[in-house]
Parts: sequence; C-alpha cells; structure tokens
Amino acid sequence: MNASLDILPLSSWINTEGKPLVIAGPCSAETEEQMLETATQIKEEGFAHVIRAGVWKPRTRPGSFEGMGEAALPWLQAVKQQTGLPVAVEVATPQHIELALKYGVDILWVGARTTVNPFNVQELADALKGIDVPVLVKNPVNPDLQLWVGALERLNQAGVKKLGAIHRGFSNAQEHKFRNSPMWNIAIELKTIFPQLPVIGDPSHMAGKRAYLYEIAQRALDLHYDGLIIESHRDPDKAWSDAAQQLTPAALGQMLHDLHVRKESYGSDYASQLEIIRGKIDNLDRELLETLANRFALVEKLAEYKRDNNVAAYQVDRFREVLETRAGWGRSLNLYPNLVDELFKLVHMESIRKQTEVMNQVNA
Ligand SMILES: O=C(O)C(=O)C[C@]1(C(=O)O)C=C[C@@H](O)C=C1
Repeated sequence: MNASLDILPLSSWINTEGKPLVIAGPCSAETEEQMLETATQIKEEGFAHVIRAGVWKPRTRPGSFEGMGEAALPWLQAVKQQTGLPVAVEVATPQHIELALKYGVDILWVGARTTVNPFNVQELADALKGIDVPVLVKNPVNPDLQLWVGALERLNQAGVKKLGAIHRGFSNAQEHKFRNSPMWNIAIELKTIFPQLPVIGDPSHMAGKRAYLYEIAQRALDLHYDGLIIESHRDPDKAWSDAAQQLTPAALGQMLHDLHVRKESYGSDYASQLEIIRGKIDNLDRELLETLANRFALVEKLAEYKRDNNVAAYQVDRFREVLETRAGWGRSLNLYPNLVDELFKLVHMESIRKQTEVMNQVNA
C-alpha cells in the first residue's frame, strides 16, 4: 500500500522515560469522587503517564449508561490538578472536541465505532485543523485495515502530527474467547506501512475479562507496541460500564510489574548473532520458494495431462489426502497445525488457479 504520514515521534509529545506509554483509568467517569479516588490510586502506583476516562460512551443500544458528558469534564480538570498527569477522553463529534479542549483535555482518542465512518472522521479532522493536540485512533470495529489507515491519513492531512493508533481488537461475529479478536496481523501490517506510527495496545477491549488481560498485554509488548491503554477502576465490580474487564489500580500495578518489556534495540553481540540467524533464515526462505516453484512446475505438467484427457482440476479425494498427510507430517515436525492447514489450502488454491489457466489456454 502506498501511504505515508508526516508525524512527530511519541517521545516528542510525552515523556515516558523510554518505557512503554501507559494510559490508565476507568472505562467511564461516573462521579467526581470515583474519578479522583481512582486517579489518585493510579498515581500512587506510579506506572501511568496518562489518565483516561470515557465521558461520551457510544453504546450499542439505547438505555444503557451513555456517559456523564460535559458534566464530567471539570472532574478531569480536578484529576489533572491533583495528580499532575495529563488526561485523555474519547471524542466522536466536533462538539466533543470543542468541549474537551475547553476543559483542558490533553489527549483525544477516536473510538472504533467512529473510525468506521469516513464522513465522521473527516468532520473530526476538520474540527482539529490548526489545533495542536495528540490524537489516538482506535482500529475500526471490522477488520478493515484500509479504514484505519484512511482515518489516520484524514487526521494527518488536517495537520494532526501528534498521532498514534490504538489496537483494540475486532468485533466477533460468533462467540469467541476474547470480546474483540486481536487479529494481530492487522496491527503488524499497519506498523509495516507506517513504521514511525506509535501503536498502543488496548488489552481491556480485546479481553473483555480481566483474566485475559495479562496474556494480551504481554503479546502486545512482545510485538514491541509503544504502549498500553488499560481500564482501571477503584471498585471494578461496581463499575457502571465494562465491569468485567477493569482492574483496581493496585492489581493493574502488579500486572504491569509482572510484564516483560522487550528491548527496543540490541547490543552489538546480539546484533551479530541476529545477523547470522537472519542469514540462515534468508537461505531457508529462498529454498522454501524454490520448492514451491518446483511444486507448481509439476502441477503445470499435471494440468496439461488433465486438459488433454478432460479431467477436472479439483480432485476432492486427493485434496483431502493432501491435507491429512501434510497435517501428520507437520505434527511430527512440531509445526503449528493451523499453519500447515492454512498453508496447504493456500497452495491448493494456487494449484487450481494455475491448472485452470493452463486449461483455458487451449479453450481460448
Ligand atoms: O492431484 C491432483 O489431481 C492435482 O490437481 C494436484 C492438487 C495439488 O496441488 O496437490 C491440486 C488440485 C486437486 O484438487 C488436488 C491436488
């Protein structure tokens, strides 16, 4: 994909002393007391760089708690004053932006239900023209990388240079272990397109349950995410929204303490070791491709034979046999079963494509 962003590095707009950025706070601002108590506990734990709170909550159905709105913004001012930490809220309309800035909110984020709508994102981008405020963009609810990229581009083209992405996972059509499937490959692709873009993991919305927060947060750090945004409430079970996925500030402090932060770069010893191993991987990948090319050369021969004898490209029994035997070989080589299965389904699709190409050459 041909895309680029003109943005400032994360370290130029927030000092995390080289550590991953941690944004923590309740799902929703409920009362001034709840905000102040939660934020003070978070501050005391010493891990957070930013306090978050939902003020306008996009709810799936009417009738559930939709956030305290403007009334909560003075509470965030009080939080800032009491903790000295910057505050972040979600904005979904130009009016939200205006109000958030009026009350001194330091960081804005665009929610997953807003990122899906380019009209909506463009309105936010227009409202942000000429305003120097960091904006974090959550992935759209559906696994569409282009929408995420487009939202980032719209904001950047409006002049937002303090820009980052939040990976919160993607809605599931069916029952799933996680509330929102991480689909890590989409975030990896985003980072490959925009290597300088800060990407922040949102374990709370991926997990949906506090039991899964650690494994998701660790995965994000293994992938060298630039930070984490995690929901924390003084009394999670009594939270007015997302009770099951919030942690007390103390439990969050413990979890963050237990996480392994991967190094940003490696020393010269590691570098040379890494180069040796990467060289070997290069050779093996080349052999892998040569093997595939040899396989498809055989498939082509087979296709010519099938064409001359009027035999169909797709052979269900043989395909099932291919999948079963390769699965067994994969197991004995300790390969991840899904990898082997997906790989041979992909190879088979290409095999069919090649064979139909050969068959159509004669028909043409
Ligand atoms: O064995 C065949 O008849 C093939 O066409 C080869 C092949 C394969 O690539 O392995 C491709 C298509 C068939 O559905 C089954 C197997």
